[in-house]
Amino acid sequence: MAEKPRMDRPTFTDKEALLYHSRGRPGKIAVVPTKPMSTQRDLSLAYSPGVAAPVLAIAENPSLAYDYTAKGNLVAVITNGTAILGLGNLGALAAKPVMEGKATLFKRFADIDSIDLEIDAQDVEQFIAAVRYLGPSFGGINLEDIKAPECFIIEERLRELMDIPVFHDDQHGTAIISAAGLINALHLTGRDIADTKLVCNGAGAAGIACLDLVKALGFAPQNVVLCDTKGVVYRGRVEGMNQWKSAHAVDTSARTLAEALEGADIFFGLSVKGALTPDMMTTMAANPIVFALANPDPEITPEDALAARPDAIVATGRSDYSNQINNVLGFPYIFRGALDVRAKTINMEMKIAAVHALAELAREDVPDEVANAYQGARPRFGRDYLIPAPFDPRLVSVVPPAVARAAMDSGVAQRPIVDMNAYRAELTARRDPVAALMHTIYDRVRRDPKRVVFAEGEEEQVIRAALSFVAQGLGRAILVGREERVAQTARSAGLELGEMIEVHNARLSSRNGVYAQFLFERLQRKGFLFRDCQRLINNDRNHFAAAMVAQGDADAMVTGVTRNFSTALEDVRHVVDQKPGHRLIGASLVLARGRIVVVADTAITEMPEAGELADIAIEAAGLARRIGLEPRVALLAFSTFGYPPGERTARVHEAVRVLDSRRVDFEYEGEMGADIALNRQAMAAYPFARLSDTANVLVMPAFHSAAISTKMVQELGGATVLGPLVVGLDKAIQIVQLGATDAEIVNMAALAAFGVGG
Ligand SMILES: NC(=O)C1=CN([C@@H]2O[C@H](COP(=O)(O)OP(=O)(O)OC[C@H]3O[C@@H](n4cnc5c(N)ncnc54)[C@H](OP(=O)(O)O)[C@@H]3O)[C@@H](O)[C@H]2O)C=CC1
Ligand SMILES: CC(=O)C(=O)O
Ligand SMILES: [Mg+2]
Repeated sequence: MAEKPRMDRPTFTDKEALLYHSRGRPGKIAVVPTKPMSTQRDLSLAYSPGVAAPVLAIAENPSLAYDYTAKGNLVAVITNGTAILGLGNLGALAAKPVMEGKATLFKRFADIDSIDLEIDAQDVEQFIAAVRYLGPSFGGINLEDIKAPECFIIEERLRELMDIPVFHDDQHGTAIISAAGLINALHLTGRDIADTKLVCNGAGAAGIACLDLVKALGFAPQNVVLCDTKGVVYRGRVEGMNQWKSAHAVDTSARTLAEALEGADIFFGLSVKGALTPDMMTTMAANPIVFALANPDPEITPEDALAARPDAIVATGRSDYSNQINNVLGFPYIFRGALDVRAKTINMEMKIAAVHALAELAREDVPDEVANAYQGARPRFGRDYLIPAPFDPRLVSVVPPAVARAAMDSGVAQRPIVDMNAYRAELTARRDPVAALMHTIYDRVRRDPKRVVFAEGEEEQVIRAALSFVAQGLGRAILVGREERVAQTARSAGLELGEMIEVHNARLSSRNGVYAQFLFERLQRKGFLFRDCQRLINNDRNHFAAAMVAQGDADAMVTGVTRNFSTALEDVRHVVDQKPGHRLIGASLVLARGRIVVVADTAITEMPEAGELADIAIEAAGLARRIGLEPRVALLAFSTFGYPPGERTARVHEAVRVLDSRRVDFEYEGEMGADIALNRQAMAAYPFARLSDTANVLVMPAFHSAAISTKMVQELGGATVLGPLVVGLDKAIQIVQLGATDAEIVNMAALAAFGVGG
């Protein structure tokens, strides 16, 4: 018999889940050293005797622990396993897969190192005693899956006893995400928070904290009803009560969940699988909001909920349905913000800041880069997209700054952030090495905005890119295309073209005649008649757009989405020459392990001769300087300084001599292997080599080796490759890769506007 998938959705089986955990090294985490440990010297530095120096420094000044140890970026995920998800009290050991999972999520989403600690102590005092002395090891404590009411006492006491943030994620993380989703659901259904009625099923860690937070946000206490295994928590009830439930008790005649739900607007489920039946939903108000958040299986499945009430907005805690309301959207980013300002605690102000940051992010347009995280389906704010999805890469640059700012404003930040923009850029860089470089380039373009023509203006991703270009303050955008087509594509994508976007129809343009004449003057001796030139301007957007730039009607151009690189370049070359005294090359920027390396020629000259290689080196060095690198050029070959010899190598060797004769103003060396060029230790074997450090510009012996190696590092090494960039053209024109995303097009437009090509 086939194994039954979990729930009714065939996403994975229990067997697959077990295999996932057991395959390779069992479990989900391992510890990775951050310092070299390969020589006797490394050993002496890392351990005895070298380690004594930081020991003594920290003993004298404890805050130096943040400089000399991993403390500042290390969070412990601690549990006793008394409320593992919605599975109940299964003990500390059984909780380990969940806690390893949380530790992994800290790393994956916010680059926080995390370790799970399962404490086999169900007694409150024993548990507190086991945790309270761990403060020196960590920057923060994430308590997890500890049942109520013990969790409230544990968290409160540990917050008093420890001088680092202590945060019970099932309480506050859940409350923050639920509240963000709720704000958006209220917004969509046009409800006023002051008179909306909410019923919460589950009066444990998550339920109580959610109610505390929604009341802090404006829900009226009499409109909020709490239920648990005994039914409604009404005023005067004695059975199964505690002080935390009492705080939310209301005067009501309702005694069961079904009764409480009559006329209610919202159901919050923080209890167990199946606690809400379709029948109970029938009496809820119009457009009911149902957050069935029990894990792993919700109080009601979205299928059943929508069958009972097609007008419902439904969310669960699961990743295999839309609207995943799960604290994974919160804890990585809340801790990131808190750690980065060395917050003493995580207070209500920080939580509310996270709520609003998350709610607002869901209402923003979703760029391509993010759409990829949603497996291609571009979500738009609405009933099925109330809240960002966990893989939304914007989260890390949006939520931590909001949390950090709130910590600073509420006086709990011990190391305030001085430059919030730089902090945001740093966060963005954590997720994407391209981002840091692009941040600088965007900044420069913003200071000197440009008019950029997007040649393929009828394509949806190009329209998105143009809008994003304008929205980011980079300048004006010109879309080349038929007005009605552009408008129709924009409309069906839900995009609004603003005033900063011009649409130019090549055929109807008043400049059409001027461009055709200009082109004719260039091409008349190359076999083109006037009417050929007229046709090229009328019908070919690359020719028209390039003519706009050539004639000064635009500052820069970007193309390539619908045509391959060489065809697009050929079109452009009909209209624009190379810069006098320069060579046209293709150069790619390879970003990996914190390094940026320029690789050339990745697009134009197939098998360069020595003089041509020297030209390529000069152009590539110029590009490096423009993006802020002091060039150290390595001319690469399969051999290093003459060994082993070969005809191809001789050409590279000769190129170095040519550079010698040209007295260039940058460091260069060759011929050498890529390992020598990029590895300091390997280069040390050649003490006569004239590079002061590892190379940041690699001149490849031929086009094919350049193209192959950049693609290989991208696929095998996880490097990010930007380009090829066109370097050495007389005008600012760049060509993206076929089918580029809107984010890639904006990057290229910004690079063109910045003048990366020289
Ligand atoms: N989506 C998300 O991000 C998150 C979801 N959760 C989910 O919320 C649930 C509760 O977690 P947590 O608060 O940590 O656990 P707790 O053990 O602290 O609390 C559980 C609560 O649920 C109540 N309960 C249990 N069964 C029922 C039932 N049939 N009807 C009504 N109430 C019931 C209990 O009632 P009583 O007090 O009477 O025992 C108790 O109040 C879990 O399913 C968990 O997975 C939690 C955190 C995050
Ligand atoms: C998501 C989570 O923390 C829970 O269900 O307990
Ligand atoms: Mg939990």
